[in-house]
Amino acid sequence: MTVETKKETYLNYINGSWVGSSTGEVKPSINPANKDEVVGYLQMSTKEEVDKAVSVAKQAQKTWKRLSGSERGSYLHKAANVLESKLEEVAKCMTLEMGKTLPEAKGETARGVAILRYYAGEGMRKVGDVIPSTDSKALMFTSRVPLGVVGVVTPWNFPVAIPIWKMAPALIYGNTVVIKPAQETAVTCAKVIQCFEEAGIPPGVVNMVTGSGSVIGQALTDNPDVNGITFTGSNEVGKSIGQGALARGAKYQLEMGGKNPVIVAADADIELAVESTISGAFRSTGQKCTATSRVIVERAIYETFKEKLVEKTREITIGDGLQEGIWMGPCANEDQLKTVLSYIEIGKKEGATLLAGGNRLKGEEYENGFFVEPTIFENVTSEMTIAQEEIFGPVIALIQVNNLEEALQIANDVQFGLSASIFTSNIQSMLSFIEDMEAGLVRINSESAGVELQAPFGGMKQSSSHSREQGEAAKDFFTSIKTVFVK
Ligand SMILES: NC(=O)C1=CN([C@@H]2O[C@H](COP(=O)(O)OP(=O)(O)OC[C@H]3O[C@@H](n4cnc5c(N)ncnc54)[C@H](O)[C@@H]3O)[C@@H](O)[C@H]2O)C=CC1
Ligand SMILES: O=C(O)CCC(=O)C(=O)O
Repeated sequence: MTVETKKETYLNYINGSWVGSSTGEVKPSINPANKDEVVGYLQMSTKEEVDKAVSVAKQAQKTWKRLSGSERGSYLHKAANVLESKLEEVAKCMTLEMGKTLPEAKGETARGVAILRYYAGEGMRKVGDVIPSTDSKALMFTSRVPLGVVGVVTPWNFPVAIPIWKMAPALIYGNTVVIKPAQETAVTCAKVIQCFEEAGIPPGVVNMVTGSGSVIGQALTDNPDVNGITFTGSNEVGKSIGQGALARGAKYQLEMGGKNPVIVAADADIELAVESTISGAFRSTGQKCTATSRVIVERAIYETFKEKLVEKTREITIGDGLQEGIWMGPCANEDQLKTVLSYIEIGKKEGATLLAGGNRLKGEEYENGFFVEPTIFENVTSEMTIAQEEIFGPVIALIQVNNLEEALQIANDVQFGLSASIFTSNIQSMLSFIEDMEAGLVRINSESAGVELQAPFGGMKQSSSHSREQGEAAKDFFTSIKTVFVK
């Protein structure tokens, strides 16, 4: 397939205008399937440019919050329609920038459209309750008010869905936004911002500033006029943003890592468990915070499950995600590839047995990209590094157990608690899992990845700041409750 690539320079979007950074410095966003291909150039901006964006967002919020919910919703509806009309273009750009396959990128872009429509509808839904007062002559009720300016710091693994699932609820509840996308996928983000522009969103309501995380993300964290900050990414950066926000009394929301287990019980539908493990672990090259990374299997079916898993894994086609017939693309960037390869080495050194994969792909079609084989280890024990740390790549650790009690104990034996699955046909096993699994998202007979936009999403333990995103839960972060007493 030939793909038209425009090596455009993309600007910051501040106060309704596309503007270059005063630094004059740009950095390329490159295609991880072919590192010689530049997708576009992005501004390396300054703290002052963030401060400018925050200041116009603060000004614009005064008018934006006065619009009715349905008026704000109509802008989101229009942005959804524009994004839908550009679905192919945006999805191709996503594949070019971070490598996920085109069908996955199209699915994600369609999800972005659906999220915008969902939150457009929120503008027409209730924002409070009437609560009986102990004073019979009084009316008491709650209402919700926006936070003000929201800083949005996003990763590269869902370049459309994550920015939209943070910006759309922020906007519908009357906040204005300054987004700092991951540099790897900032061209895709610029295309999303163009959709808001074409929808006629008033100047200053949505702003985008690109550049390095330590400059732009930090400036958003520190700016006293940023009233709330929402982040998805690594634990290290998330915690530093949370501490910065807490220190100055701003609200924050962090979605971070996972080390998500799948338990396969002796009474499981093995074919389903194999298919779902492969999809959960290897789709998007394992670069989802909800990806399956530990597979805990009851001894009675271990060998059968393992054989089928390895056989199906060997069928996976790897390559440029724009090509038809490719099931798994490259790692999103070179650092990510290095991280994955280093964890594979650690796994081998610590005594795990490599069953499949384990190598960077070689040969002409792969040499310019960040391709790694889908990898399966067995003889993994819970204390090994590959069973404890987030790898964020296509690597599975197989752990054999004697019973479900042991499986659950191992499943919970990590610092993370984002998502978890069990494959079983026994209702009691399902109920114990729902009750005892320490994860924000528990899934029965279904893969660990997969988030529905209308349902709360977030983790326990070190996976999040204990807040939830998406669905109605977003209201809790992007608004403050006011309790009103009228007499
Ligand atoms: N939970 C998730 O969905 C994701 C988790 N990760 C994890 O993080 C690891 C590293 O990936 P990275 O891209 O380096 O993630 P990261 O956490 O460094 O980047 C996420 C976002 O934070 C920004 N950022 C970086 N440093 C910052 C700072 N000091 N202050 C404010 N913002 C800052 C980045 O520019 C980006 O927009 C991955 O291997 C994976 O384990 C990465 C992406 C998404
Ligand atoms: O599984 C999904 O669809 C969402 C995963 C996610 O939020 C993430 O990887 O950051």
